Amino acid sequence: IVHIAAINKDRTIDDYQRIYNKIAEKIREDDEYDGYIGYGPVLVRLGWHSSGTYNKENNSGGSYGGTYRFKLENSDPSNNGLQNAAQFLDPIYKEFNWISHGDLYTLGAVCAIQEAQGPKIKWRPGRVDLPESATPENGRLPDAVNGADYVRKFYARLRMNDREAVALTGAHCLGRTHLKNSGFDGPWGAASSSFTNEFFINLLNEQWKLQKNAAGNKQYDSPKGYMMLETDYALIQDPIYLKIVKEYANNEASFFKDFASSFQKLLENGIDYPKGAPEYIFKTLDDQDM
Ligand code: HEM
Ligand SMILES: NC(=O)CCn1cnc2ccccc21
Repeated sequence: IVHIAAINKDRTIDDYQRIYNKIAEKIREDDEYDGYIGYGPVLVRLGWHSSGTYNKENNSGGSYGGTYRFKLENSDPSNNGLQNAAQFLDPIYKEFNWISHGDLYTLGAVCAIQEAQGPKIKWRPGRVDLPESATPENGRLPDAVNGADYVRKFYARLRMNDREAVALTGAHCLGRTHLKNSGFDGPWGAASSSFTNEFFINLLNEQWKLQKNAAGNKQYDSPKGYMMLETDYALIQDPIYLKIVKEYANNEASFFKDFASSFQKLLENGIDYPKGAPEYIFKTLDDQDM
């Protein structure tokens, strides 16, 4: 399967910065969502899940076709809760319906990370809406109850190496787990809406106890009320991952640099960009004194 980015010469960075600003202003405005965590984290998860269906074996899935908009994909149990992100983006799509769904889902995630004081993420437009028939089957997104071998194998399908896998998991500094969405219980207190290397610091510094939660699923809990999934905890069980976790816990700049490149790669998996395709770095609202 080949997906070639469609370059729309009529659209400039100003057009996309306008959409970015609309999303960023709405994140600021709708601040009460999920106990005042806000919409940032769930927008990041939508961008990641719309990209995480990619399979390098046949270049299928991924963000290009915007197939999350179809029932088969948005009703995948792995996507429980992402309806909130889709509803958040609905009015923005109505106002700017010249953008493709794939570009909107990924732009929303880039905006959410940057507005959470995370790194600048390079973003390239050109995804084209594909028909419902192009929707990937359920089951391509990762399960949380697994160890390091599973994590390594899963990320390999997305063409991610060990550093990229650890860096990407660092996005779990944002938001929380919700029993009703995934069957994992998240702490109200520890959930954050700022993008930092805290996930790695917590992993190393907290005492973790494997317990069954109210839904009977295993997760790691700490005395401070933090939690980790088994796939999170795997990053300090595996000696190779552990070394990278320590690096990122001690060097936020290194984490930011690797996250920025890995997240762009995740969002662009499966897409061929023609030579000279435009690549944008959006200004945050703060950068624009807004
Ligand atoms: C082995 C890989 C991964 C597994 C098993 C996993 C699993 C999960 C689970 C179970 C939740 C809770 C969902 C809910 O209950 O609402 C979650 C939340 C989240 N995940 Fe992951 N995840 C993985 C990788 C990633 C990656 C690569 C990113 C982004 C780069 C990411 C970003 C997020 C964010 C931001 C949230 C919070 C969402 C919210 O607060 O609504 N995750 N993840
Ligand atoms: N600070 C916390 O205990 C929550 C951090 N955290 C750990 N694993 C996660 C998975 C998803 C969202 C937040 C997560």
